[in-house]
Amino acid sequence: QADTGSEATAGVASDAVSPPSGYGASTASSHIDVISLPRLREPFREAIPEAGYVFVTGAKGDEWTLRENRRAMEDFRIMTHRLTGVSSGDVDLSVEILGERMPFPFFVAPMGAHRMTHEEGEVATARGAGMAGALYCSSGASNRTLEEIAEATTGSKWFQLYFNRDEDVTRSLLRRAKAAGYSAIVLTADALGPGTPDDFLAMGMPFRSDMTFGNHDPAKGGSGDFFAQKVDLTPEDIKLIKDETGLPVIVKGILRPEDVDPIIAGGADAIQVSNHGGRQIDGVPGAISALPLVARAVNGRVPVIMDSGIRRGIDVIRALSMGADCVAVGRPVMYGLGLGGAPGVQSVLEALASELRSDMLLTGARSVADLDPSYISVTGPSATMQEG
Ligand SMILES: Cc1cc2nc3c(=O)[nH]c(=O)nc-3n(C[C@H](O)[C@H](O)[C@H](O)COP(=O)(O)O)c2cc1C
Ligand SMILES: CCCCCCC(=O)C(=O)O
Repeated sequence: QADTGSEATAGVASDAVSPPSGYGASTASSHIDVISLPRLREPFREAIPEAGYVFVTGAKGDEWTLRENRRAMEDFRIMTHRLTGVSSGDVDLSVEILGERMPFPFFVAPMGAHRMTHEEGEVATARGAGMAGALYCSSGASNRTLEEIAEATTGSKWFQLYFNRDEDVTRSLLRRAKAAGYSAIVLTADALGPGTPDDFLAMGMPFRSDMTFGNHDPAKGGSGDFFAQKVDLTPEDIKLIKDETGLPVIVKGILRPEDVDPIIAGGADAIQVSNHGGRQIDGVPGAISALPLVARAVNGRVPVIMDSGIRRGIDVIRALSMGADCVAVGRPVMYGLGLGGAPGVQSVLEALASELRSDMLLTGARSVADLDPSYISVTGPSATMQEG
């Protein structure tokens, strides 16, 4: 375990889970200066225990996919339009996905175990997302309960399901998510459990000793074992989610165009192109490289969401031009959480929105609906992939 025994109680918010373990997670609660999202990674390292930093920032195996998520962005060159008459007041970043109006075309990706970063856990992240007006996707591996998280955010919210082998547990999670006001269910299809970066394994998987999975806590209405995940998922499993909730279902973790038809036939209402930020299997392509192929297979039947590697306004433009309707942001939100708690999360999301706004202006696009493949020239390995 990473617990050092040092005291870390000062400044812990009143609704933080107690007692603090001495692990030393951040208790920060202030806005932060954001030059850019990638520049927050080093200060984040200073702000939280090394175990949390390694768990959040690391990825599977040699971390090739983690790096490729960023490198492949360079294969998508922005082809700017000039003298288009667009002014900053004209730029419209809003989108509507599955009935949710979003002020900008990105939201907070589902991520578990926020108490490895901040004492308040997901409650702070969700509050910060709401402060920025962003949709918060609550992870099935949250340390806080889905009800606590729902109460904390003032924005829209989706619930990410780790389908449990025990059907009663899965149904109970779904009923609770619906009752708490989540408006869509994200079925994660590409994960076996926690990310296991080599450096984290070498440290002995030092999760904090008082870490629990809030949604499975019997004292808080939960049941079952988070680790008892159903791995043999098929498109048939989408039906159970829809029958239990009546909510739209997003299937997350798709990279291969051939997977699209059976998943849509199974009832999916959206497809999320993702490689889980490189955390589950190494060697799969950068998510941005897979996006155009998957979007072509979807062919407008349902919305397409993309995540993994989004760090810049121009990355959002790349993804939206290549067929995504919106994107999700992962690790940088955790940087904001560690550095500033809820206001830090707000700072990160607003900084990305501001960068996107000026990038849109300089791209010559008035609204995200204007973005199409004509704004991109594809080169390098990603271009080779498109040729098949
Ligand atoms: C610390 C951490 C925990 C994560 N936990 C989950 C999770 O519980 N469920 C899930 O579907 N994805 C999870 N993810 C993956 C994210 O939803 C997302 O796919 C990924 O972070 C996107 O890549 P990015 O970090 O490069 O933006 C996690 C990612 C991180 C970094
Ligand atoms: C033991 C906590 C696991 C939380 C996150 C799971 C996941 O999807 C990932 O780490 O990646």
